[in-house]
Amino acid sequence: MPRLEKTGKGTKRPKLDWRFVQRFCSIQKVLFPSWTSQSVLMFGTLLVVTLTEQLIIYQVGVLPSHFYNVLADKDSSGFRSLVGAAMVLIVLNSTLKSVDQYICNQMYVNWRRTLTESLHSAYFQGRVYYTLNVLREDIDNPDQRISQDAERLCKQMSSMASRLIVSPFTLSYYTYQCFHSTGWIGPVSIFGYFLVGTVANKILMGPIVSTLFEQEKLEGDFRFKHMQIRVNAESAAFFRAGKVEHMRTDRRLQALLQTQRSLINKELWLYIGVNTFDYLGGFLSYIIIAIPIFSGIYDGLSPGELSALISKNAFVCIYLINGFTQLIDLSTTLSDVAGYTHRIGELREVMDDILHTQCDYDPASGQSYDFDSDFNVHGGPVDTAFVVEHLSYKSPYSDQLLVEDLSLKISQGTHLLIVGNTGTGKTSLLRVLNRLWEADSGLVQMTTCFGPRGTLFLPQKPYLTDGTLREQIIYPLKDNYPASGSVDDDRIIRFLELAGVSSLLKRTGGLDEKVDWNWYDVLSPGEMQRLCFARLFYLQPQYAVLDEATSALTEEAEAQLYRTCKQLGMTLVSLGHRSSLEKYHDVQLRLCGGGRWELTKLKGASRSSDHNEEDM
Ligand SMILES: Nc1ncnc2c1ncn2[C@@H]1O[C@H](COP(=O)(O)OP(=O)(O)OP(=O)(O)O)[C@@H](O)[C@H]1O
Repeated sequence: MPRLEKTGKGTKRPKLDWRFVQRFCSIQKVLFPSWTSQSVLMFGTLLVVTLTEQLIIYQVGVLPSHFYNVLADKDSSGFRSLVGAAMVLIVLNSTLKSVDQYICNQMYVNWRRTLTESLHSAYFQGRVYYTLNVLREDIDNPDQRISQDAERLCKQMSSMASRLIVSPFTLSYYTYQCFHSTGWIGPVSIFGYFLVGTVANKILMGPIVSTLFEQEKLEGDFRFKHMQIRVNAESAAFFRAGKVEHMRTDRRLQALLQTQRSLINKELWLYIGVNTFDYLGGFLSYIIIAIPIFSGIYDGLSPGELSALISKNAFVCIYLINGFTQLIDLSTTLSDVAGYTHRIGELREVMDDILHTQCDYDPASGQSYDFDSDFNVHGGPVDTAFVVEHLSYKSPYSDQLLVEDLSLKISQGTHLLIVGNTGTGKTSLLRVLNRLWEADSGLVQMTTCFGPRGTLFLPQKPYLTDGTLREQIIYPLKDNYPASGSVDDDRIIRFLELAGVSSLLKRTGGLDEKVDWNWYDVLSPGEMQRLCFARLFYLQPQYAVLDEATSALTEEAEAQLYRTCKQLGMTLVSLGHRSSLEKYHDVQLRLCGGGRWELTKLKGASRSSDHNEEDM
């Protein structure tokens, strides 16, 4: 098995750099997939609304001067019509502002849906979710990234949207106005000032991006700790582990809070920078006008003309500066966006990498297959489930072979028992057969389909999904199989009885009653194992691979369940430590550790020598 590189240590600290731009653009491609997409339409509507809003704001801005005029002239009819116009403008303005906010919120939900669905489709493709959570150590908390970071990224982007979208228009308009009344000196000085402000803010934002990235990681760790306690509450309580868990959970909280404090400290400098930029901007217009005054260009003007010129210049310069300071004010939001962009971008890249490197192809035919499909059938004998030839495999991050040069066939009617000491690689063999792990060398061919009509695996930890009793039984099918209404109900009830868990029907109140409990909390380990057998009886695969599936049950219960499996025509591949299992199997594969194995015929059959292929 190729060793997975821990790329985490080698990766650079997330910054506001070219990598951020690349990741941001690739996320934008997801959010705006085409010119006719919903997001583009919403963005277009937002642009129209914000531009109209700007026009109205301008009209509202000049209202006071009109009021001065009509009041000074004691013009009552002018005053009445002005009040009417003011009311209309105010209603329009507040409506447009609310519509602007409304579109931003809709865009946020739309972006969140698009981004999360895109992450989901990569995450649940093939075995990416398994590799990401179990085998890759270079990426922290994928769940946190998908559920929280994606949400926050969309929220922050939507809060920036309306200010960003309108700025090119307002900036161009006021640059023109500024140039018109001050000549080149106004716009050039303001652009220069903005450039200095941007560089200063970029320097101040740098450490914030990486600290925010770290904070989100610790946030995920903290949440995971609470989830761990929630899932294992009973085991922890048996250990009277309240104090130790309290200490460990507090430790994670402290690490998180320390990083949050450090983030706030770094943000202080950014706030100082942003506020200084805002207030200095207020004076900039006077500095711009001071240059020609002190250089003697306006020496010919009277004091009255000069003050009119100053007031006119100050007005347009302040509008232009205001446009820029609004952009600079977005620095704090932008640093958040950068942090979240790096976290989502990194997740997308790792998932892409997994998808590209996973060898989802059949080594025999060289053809690719769909990991999730029921029909991953590749040519082979019809009465055989697996053909294994010269197989060697090891666990991830280990150089030691668990099994070396194993050859066997798993054929219909020949039940196989796999035994061996702890950690010798029994479950790992199932992982290799199920293609969760790649083999180091050799050939593994699955010659039946995966699922009800082929091979089904019952993992060591019973897996119970959320949902009704029927959904537990038919898992991993989404719908009844075969869809046959009440006949199916009768089958399910019969199999619940055969598995010894018909009492669950009474507890749940029926097959389709929604339950508000967590199945793991209310079922005993034995009940969980029996429920998994009821699932197996219902799905009736040709081959059932059982990993210590009866370890929590008595030998009598085990006998009953194995008998039923055989009556239903299943060929069994079992893993287990109990000698009582031998009588249900024909052949035994013993893993001896250090790569060695031996294959033995049970029921008095003669023992074959080490490393001998045996056709079963
Ligand atoms: N995800 C993993 N990453 C790294 N090592 C692993 C991983 N899963 C299993 N291993 C290691 O691989 C070895 C074989 O594990 P495996 O689960 O196959 O043991 P087993 O023979 O089934 O043991 P048991 O009888 O306890 O179930 C063990 O040393 C285990 O620690």
